[in-house]
Amino acid sequence: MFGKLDLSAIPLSQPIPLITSAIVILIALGVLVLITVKGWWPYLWREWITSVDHKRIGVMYCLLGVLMLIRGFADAIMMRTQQAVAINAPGYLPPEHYNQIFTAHGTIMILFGAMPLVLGFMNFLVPLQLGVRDVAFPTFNSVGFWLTASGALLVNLSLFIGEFARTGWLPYPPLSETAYTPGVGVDYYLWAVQISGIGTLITGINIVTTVLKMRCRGMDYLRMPVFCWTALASSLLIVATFPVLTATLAMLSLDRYLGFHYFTNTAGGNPMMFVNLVWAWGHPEVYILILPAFGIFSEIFPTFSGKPLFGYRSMVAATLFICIVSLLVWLHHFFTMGAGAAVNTFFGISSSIIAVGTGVKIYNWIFTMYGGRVRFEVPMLWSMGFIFTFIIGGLTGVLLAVPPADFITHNSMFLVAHFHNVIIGGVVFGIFAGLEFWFPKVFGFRLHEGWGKTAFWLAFIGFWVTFAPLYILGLLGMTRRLQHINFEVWAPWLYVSMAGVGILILGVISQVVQLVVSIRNRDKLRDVTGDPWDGRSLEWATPSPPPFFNFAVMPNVTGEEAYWGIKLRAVETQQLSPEPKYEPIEMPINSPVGIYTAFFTSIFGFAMIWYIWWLAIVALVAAFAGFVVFAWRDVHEFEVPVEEVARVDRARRAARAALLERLSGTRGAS
Ligand code: HEA
Ligand code: HEM
Ligand SMILES: [Cu+2]
Repeated sequence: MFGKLDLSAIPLSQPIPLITSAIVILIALGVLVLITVKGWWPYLWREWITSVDHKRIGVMYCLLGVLMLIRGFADAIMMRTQQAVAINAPGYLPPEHYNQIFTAHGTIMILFGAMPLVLGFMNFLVPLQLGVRDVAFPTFNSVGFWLTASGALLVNLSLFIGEFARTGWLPYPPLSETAYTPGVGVDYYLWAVQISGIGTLITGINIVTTVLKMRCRGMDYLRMPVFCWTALASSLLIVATFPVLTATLAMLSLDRYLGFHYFTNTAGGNPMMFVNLVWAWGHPEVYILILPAFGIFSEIFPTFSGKPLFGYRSMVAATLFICIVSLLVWLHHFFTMGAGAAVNTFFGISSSIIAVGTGVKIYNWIFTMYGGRVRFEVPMLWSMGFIFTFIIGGLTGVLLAVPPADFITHNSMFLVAHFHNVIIGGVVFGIFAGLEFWFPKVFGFRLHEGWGKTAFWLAFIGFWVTFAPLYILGLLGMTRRLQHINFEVWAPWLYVSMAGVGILILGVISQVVQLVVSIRNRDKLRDVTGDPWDGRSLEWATPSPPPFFNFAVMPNVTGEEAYWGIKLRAVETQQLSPEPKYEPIEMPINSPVGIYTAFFTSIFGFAMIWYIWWLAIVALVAAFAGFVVFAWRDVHEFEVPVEEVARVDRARRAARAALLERLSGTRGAS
């Protein structure tokens, strides 16, 4: 009846997962009770859960991402502590638990932390920056988000019921085959990643279509903000490579569930096929994350330097160059697995060439600051911290791309240091820069500056204290994924690294304090103009927060930096453009299709993991039927009356007039 599921799945004999589970369940119950007591359900259901508004979906993606970053950080603290106390001793984590932790940490951080944040930024920003009212497929967008949330739910469920994979964040066969990992851990991985992967693909399709088909009048390709270009490049990579991941995991599932032999040496299978296929997705995946982060920096540097971006066209070219070349380097992850000198040379050179595209970008950002009136506000601090940190992480990447050097550093702590260096210094710093920068746009008030700066400096210093020792450890011969350590010489560096995590914890706390302090002082920090940073792209032309229809009248763009042009003209002529003729607007209505489909795919995934076949069939049919029934609508739009459009836009114009006065006073028409 319940397949493999019985009471032994609950980790009663393991205090750490048991206590963590209890705490998480209590917090979750507390939140649910609070929402119920306060009577917030109807509001949440109407305005968020069933919303098809790209801004709301973007915010929910970011919320999911931040929660998962904290979850992944908890894993990181446990690993660093274990490696500092398990020197010639067993430490406090049994080996099989440690293996689950690094697997969960890697999977969660990349697929459920960084990915949702990046997708959230793309969702929120792309339509606003292109001057349109939503993405191409708003209802589908909601399905994409909820499928990602469904995957995240399954990964976290493995903490309470059963176990997670112990294979590393990419489950290489033969270890991941049933013969060597018989439990449900790998199955949790497979279904969680499979379901969320489909969600990601949906968002990728949506963004590509939006950018190609939905730009406002005058928004030519070469007038789009660089963020939109990076979102396009990243989404093209999603569309090209996520199906490869889906196919690869489906093949591994067939091996595990039906005894196929795709990746076993018996009966003609080949584990190297998995390694090739998974990296054909896995390598582009890290560029899917970094490209939008590059886009965020490309918005922030010009804004806080008071200058247009240096080399706009070379930035676009470099983005597309990185997008294409990143598809041709996957083999650098397994130089040591016997490809031969000629093949290794090809992939070594193609990997190093990426440094050229990245270098172009770095020089462009530096030249943007050069000669500008640089304002060292919080988003700018994260961006400058990024340049310093990322260059070093990138350069160690180029070292790894030299096959003979990689034979020494492969799978060592040097590698672990490299990728945290680029992921934290690039993607995570980019996310924090973006959160600080666009927070006032989303919520209508700024974040507290003092706490923001404190958080930045703690994160920056904490990062280096945690990860610089790992480079040294790598060169001293320490390999990755060690549950305990037998060499005393490594001990001092492991202690330093653990102290670094202590600093990072303070950084995370400062970030939380910043949020709380800002919410309490929101009236003082309120942004009434919609343009708190003196921005340059169209999202700053809307009020903060933007109305659900974004623009009362669709903008007409006449050059690069669309909003900067509008502002310049207004300051020069000392007046806003005359009031337009308002018309009613058609907007898509909300739909429960996303949450409904995801609810049943979660049950489906759970049933597959535990071999509860009848439930899997019922849930799959329900998910599909629900998707068809709810997505199939006769009426899918409603009309916003012209009075409402006019009322919202007149309020915006009044705030603009005040802004115009301020701008003319401070800098004339410069
Ligand atoms: C956001 C994520 C991200 C980014 C941006 C990068 C960027 C790069 N990575 Fe990294 N990498 C990872 C995430 C990332 N990597 C992960 C997660 C792994 C490990 C996965 C695992 O095994 O679990 C990994 C592993 C990895 C390997 C495998 C090593 C091994 O397993 O033994 C290699 C080898 O070639 C490599 C190379 C590179 C290179 C050449 C770049 C380049 O793109 C860097 C380019 C940037 C610069 C060089 C700096 C700026 C440039 C200049 C200032 C111009 C001047 C410089 C020169 C001319 C050199 N990476
Ligand atoms: C915030 C601070 C972080 C710390 C202290 C940290 C620490 C660690 C540690 C100790 C490991 C295991 C190293 C080993 O193999 O022995 C690890 C692995 C890993 N981390 Fe992090 N990490 C952090 C953030 C991140 C982030 C933000 C990401 C990605 C977005 C990430 C992605 C990964 C990946 C992919 C692995 C490899 C997992 C595997 O071996 O399968 N980490 N990290
Ligand atoms: Cu790679």
